[in-house]
Parts: sequence; C-alpha cells; structure tokens
Amino acid sequence: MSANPIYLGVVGVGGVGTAFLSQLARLPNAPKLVLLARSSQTLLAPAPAYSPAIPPADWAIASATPSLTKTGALPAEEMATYLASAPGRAILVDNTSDINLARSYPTFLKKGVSVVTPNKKGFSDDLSLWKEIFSSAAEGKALVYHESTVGAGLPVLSTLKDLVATGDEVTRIEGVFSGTLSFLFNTFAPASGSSNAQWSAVVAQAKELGYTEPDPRDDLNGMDVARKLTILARLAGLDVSRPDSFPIESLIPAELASLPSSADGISQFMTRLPEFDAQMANIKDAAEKEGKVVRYVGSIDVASKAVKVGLQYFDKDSAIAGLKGSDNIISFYTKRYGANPVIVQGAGAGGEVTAMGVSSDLLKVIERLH
Ligand SMILES: NC(=O)C1=CN([C@@H]2O[C@H](COP(=O)(O)OP(=O)(O)OC[C@H]3O[C@@H](n4cnc5c(N)ncnc54)[C@H](OP(=O)(O)O)[C@@H]3O)[C@@H](O)[C@H]2O)C=CC1
Ligand SMILES: N[C@@H](CC=O)C(=O)O
Ligand code: NA
Repeated sequence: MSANPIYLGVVGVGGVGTAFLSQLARLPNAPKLVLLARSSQTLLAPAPAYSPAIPPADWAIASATPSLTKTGALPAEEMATYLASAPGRAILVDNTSDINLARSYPTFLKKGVSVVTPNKKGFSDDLSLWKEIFSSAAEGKALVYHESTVGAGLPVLSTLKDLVATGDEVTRIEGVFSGTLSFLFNTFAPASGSSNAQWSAVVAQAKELGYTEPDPRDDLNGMDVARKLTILARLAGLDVSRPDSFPIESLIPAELASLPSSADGISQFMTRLPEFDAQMANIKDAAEKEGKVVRYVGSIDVASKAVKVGLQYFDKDSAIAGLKGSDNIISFYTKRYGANPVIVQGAGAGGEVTAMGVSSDLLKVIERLH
C-alpha cells in the first residue's frame, strides 16, 4: 500500500458489483474499501480510523466481517460526508442504476470525492445534470470516469475522448449499442443457419445471463440505447437535452406498456411476454422475405445533429448481421480517418466485462489522484 492510501466506497453488489469486487481483490495497491452498500444495507469501516477496512469479497463474506459498522440505507449526503472525511482522497464506485444516486454525484464531487460508474443515468438525463457533474468535479478537484456506460468495458468513451482531444472532427457514430438487443437478434434471427427460438425465451435468457438492465424493459423500450447515444453525442460536442428528445423505437408490446415499474411489474411483464411472440416473429419474417435480417441500431450524425434509434434491415453478409453473442460494434467516422471508420467491437454486456471497465477507470483515477 502506498504512503497515501486512497479510500473507496462501493454501492451496488449485483452482477456488475460482485464481479467488480472480485477484480478489486486482485488489483495491486488496491484502495481501502471503507463503504459497501446495497439497496437497504450499508457496511462502514469505523470512523475516525476508517479501519479495519472491508474485505473486497462478495456481500455475504464482507457483511460477515466483525468490527464493521452496519446500518440501513444511508442518504447520499451522509455517504459523501463519510468518504470526504477519510484521512486521504476518496472515490465512489456506483454500481447501481439508481437515478437518485446519480443526481447526488455533484454532492460527492464538490466534496472532492471522485466518481467511477457504469450507471448511465447521471450522464444521459437532463443536460443540466451533465453540466453540473463536470463543473462540480472541477470545483472539488475530483475526477469522473464512466467508460462502462457505453459498450460495457470496451474502450468506446476513451477512444472518442482521444479523437476529440487531439483535434479530430467526429462526423458520425453508428452501430449496435446494446448487448441485450444484440444477443436477442443474433440468437432469434441469426444471419447464418436458422433458429426456432421464441423471442420471450431469449429475453429470459438475456436476463439470466446478466445482460439486461435491472428492469429488462429499459433495454426493450430502446431507452438504454438512447441513453448511450446521448452520452456519445454529448462527448462529440452536441447539446442533447434529454435521452427522449429524439424518436426511439420501442419493442415493448403496447398491451404491456402500462405495467408498473416495480419488481412485481417486471415479473408480470416477463410472465406475459410469451403472448406477444408472434409480433416479433412477424418482424423477423418481414426481413427474411427480403433476404435480410433485422437488427436494433443507433446513429448520430453530428453535422445535422440527428440521433436515431431503432430497427433496420441488414444484408446477411454485413458486419452488423454477423455479430455474435452480446457483441456491440461502434464505428467512429472522423475527418482524420476519412471513409474508413475507427471500429470498436466486442462483448457489450455481462458482469465481468462491465466490471473490467469500472476497474480500469478506477486505476486511471488512482494514478491521476497521486
Ligand atoms: N449488466 C451489464 O451488462 C451492464 C450493466 N451496466 C450498468 O451497471 C449497473 C449495475 O448493473 P447490474 O449489476 O447488472 O444490476 P443488478 O440489478 O444486478 O444490481 C444492482 C445493484 O444495485 C443495488 N442498488 C440499487 N439501487 C440502490 C440504491 N439506491 N442504493 C444502494 N444500492 C442500490 C442493488 O441492491 P440489492 O442487492 O439490495 O438489490 C444491487 O446490488 C447499471 O447501472 C447498469 O446499467 C452497464 C454496462 C453493462
Ligand atoms: N443492458 C445493457 C447493459 C450494458 O450497458 C445492454 O444490454 O447493453
Ligand atoms: Na465502454
């Protein structure tokens, strides 16, 4: 451990959070884990010494550790104060998809607590929140990294930031931005061979594999892709006001659109989805009749400020049609690279690959805080 230890708070121990904790345990010179929280419970290393630290292990092991302070859910303000009062620089890792925690990033940042997260909500909601996050970071001399908000651990944001920072002009960004929707269409309507899989069964499989958002309707309604495009558009210099400020094609059957957003609503949705398998089969068949496959894609045209999210047909021998598993493919067209785009491709969802983006961001913050 270095002479100036860094203190870490981690919120969220689901698919990504658990994989992140196991990666944290293997990092050289890992920061001291002093706060670990899930929706209704919080573990703290006792102040004022912030010692003993919490072992970077899964929730069951960490919460069985003696000598930790255990409480219920802590308000974000209290977490920020606890981390900011540690005897060294502190970092919050938010592994939830909670909009309220994301709205509190400015509170952490103004107090000098850096933020690392795969949570898209803070960076894709109102433009005012985006601006407040970065002005608060400047005010608190803290850092913000969110690579896994687009393309999971794939180097999507770092590539775009490097292109922009070195004076290239990004003209267009396009591709497949959802690991879940990629997996669904690659499995349900493969470009080679055939599949008898029912849409609802593949949705259940994507949820089981940890590809979907905590609420899979956020993937199927196109909002997850819209949020990613909002983040990319903003980094490319466009002032997108909100993720619903452009048209988004939803794959949620109209009859299921008004189910509640609660856990019970998710379970009702998953139970009733098989009733609508024929609708998705029709979409697949319509593409097949033209000798093509259907895929869910997005694009940003920087000059016209047009952002599009929805279904499109592709030739079976195209790169997008040939994607496998949960792969994303993201093409950056720029002035410098001309007609041949910079392409980033690989798994775009899953606990381990998403946690990798969080862990590598954490390493960048640690390096830059010293
Ligand atoms: N899964 C993936 O492939 C990818 C995920 N992401 C993003 O990563 C984040 C996490 O996803 P994932 O791990 O799959 O989600 P999960 O649903 O598996 O886990 C979410 C975790 O957050 C906790 N949580 C939720 N709300 C709060 C809150 N208000 N306070 C404290 N803890 C809370 C939950 O607590 P509890 O355990 O008590 O329920 C749970 O531990 C999301 O923002 C997602 O968009 C990004 C890229 C890819
Ligand atoms: N649910 C998302 C997870 C990554 O952002 C997806 O499927 O792409
Ligand atoms: Na990424």
